[in-house]
Amino acid sequence: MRIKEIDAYQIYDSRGFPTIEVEVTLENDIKGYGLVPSGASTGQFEALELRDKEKGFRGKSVFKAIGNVKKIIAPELVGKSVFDQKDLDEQMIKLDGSKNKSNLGANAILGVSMGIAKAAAKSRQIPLYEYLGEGKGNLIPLNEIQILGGGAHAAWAIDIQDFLVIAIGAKSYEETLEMTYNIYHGAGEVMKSRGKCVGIADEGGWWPDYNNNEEPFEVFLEAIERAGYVAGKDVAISLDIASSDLFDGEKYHFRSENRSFTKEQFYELMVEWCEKYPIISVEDPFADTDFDNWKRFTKAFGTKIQIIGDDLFTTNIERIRYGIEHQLANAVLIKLNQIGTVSETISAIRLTQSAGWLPVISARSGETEDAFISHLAVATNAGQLKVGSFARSERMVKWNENLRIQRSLGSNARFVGAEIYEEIFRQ
Ligand SMILES: O=C(O)[C@@H](CO)OP(=O)(O)O
Ligand SMILES: [Mg+2]
Repeated sequence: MRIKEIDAYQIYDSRGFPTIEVEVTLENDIKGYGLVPSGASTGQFEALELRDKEKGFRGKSVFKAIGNVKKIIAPELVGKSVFDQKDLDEQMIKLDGSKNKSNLGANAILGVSMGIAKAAAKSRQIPLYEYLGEGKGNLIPLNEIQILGGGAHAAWAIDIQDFLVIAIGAKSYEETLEMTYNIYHGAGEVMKSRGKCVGIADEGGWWPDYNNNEEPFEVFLEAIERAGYVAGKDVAISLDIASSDLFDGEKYHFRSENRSFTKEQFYELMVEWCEKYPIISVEDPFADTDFDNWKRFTKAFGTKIQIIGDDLFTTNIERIRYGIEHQLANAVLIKLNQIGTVSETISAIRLTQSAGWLPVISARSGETEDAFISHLAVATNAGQLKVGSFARSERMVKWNENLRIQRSLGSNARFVGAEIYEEIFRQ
């Protein structure tokens, strides 16, 4: 089935900022849409998101990238088979010609790439997860859900970006949602009753008003207990420190506490927290250039805690390969727009899995109403999904989509929950 037309236009993301929607129309008039997300705490090694910096008050519109879809990408891809995802992605990479997709924009390329995948699945009349996974994906992911937001997502109210929960005791996907909703609302009540909740952060977690980065742990533990769960057994804490944002090349800084740390001191703080609290997973505990700390931390905790590289790897195959060779972590955060095509994203997931590491499929802080990543998680049997909180529709659409995927898989659906960690912990 051939591509008949590729169109693009500006839509708006969950933060109310412009982004791209691409419409791919096939010769049978079936359409697939690619809606592009956008990060706030972006890694320096990410593919480039093209924005019209000089245009308008905020310089965030994406008309240049839209023009690139219409004038450069569309003429090249129209007439080609929609089922050749890898070839089509490679053609766009070639057309761009840069290392980080800075000529056409990763947002332009990704919109087309996602639109192609969706049109292809629709044309075959199969669900997207089945198309992307070539029929081999059936694992419903364990959720990583944000309760409190900080860092770049909450105007630096606190410095740690994400305090999340993982329902490690859940026996089913439904149960993860049930447990999370109890804890999410419980944490909100605890914070409000103490006058510590200012509102809702970018990803829907509570926006805290604390003077230090450790107070949220107490709220967590209280909310877990209030909901009738045992911390460390039923539910565990997961953190995204997003520490590239805290590092100036020499020291780490907690702005909300007016406190600085040497690399050694920050390492010790991470160790202290991991020993003191029921933490199952830590993302970006160190900056994307602080390889020594990554290595040392993985050596010490790599068989007890999931250690995820986000800014460290930026879904980039070469960086992931380097990380595997040097044992810098044991898991990789996977974001489509960090690399810019669907097929490169799937290759990054496969590489991660082939090393015995865990991929965690992730949304961005600026999201859309699309649930592509829910399908991607199931398609690749990734086992984990991170989508921000539990209280905004652009997040819920992803959690809810997994319920539908599970129904559509019927008795073929699998859920292994926290058993997924055995993969890294037995090594
Ligand atoms: O750091 C992250 O993992 C993501 C999602 O929480 O944030 P952003 O999209 O802003 O990079
Ligand atoms: Mg992160």
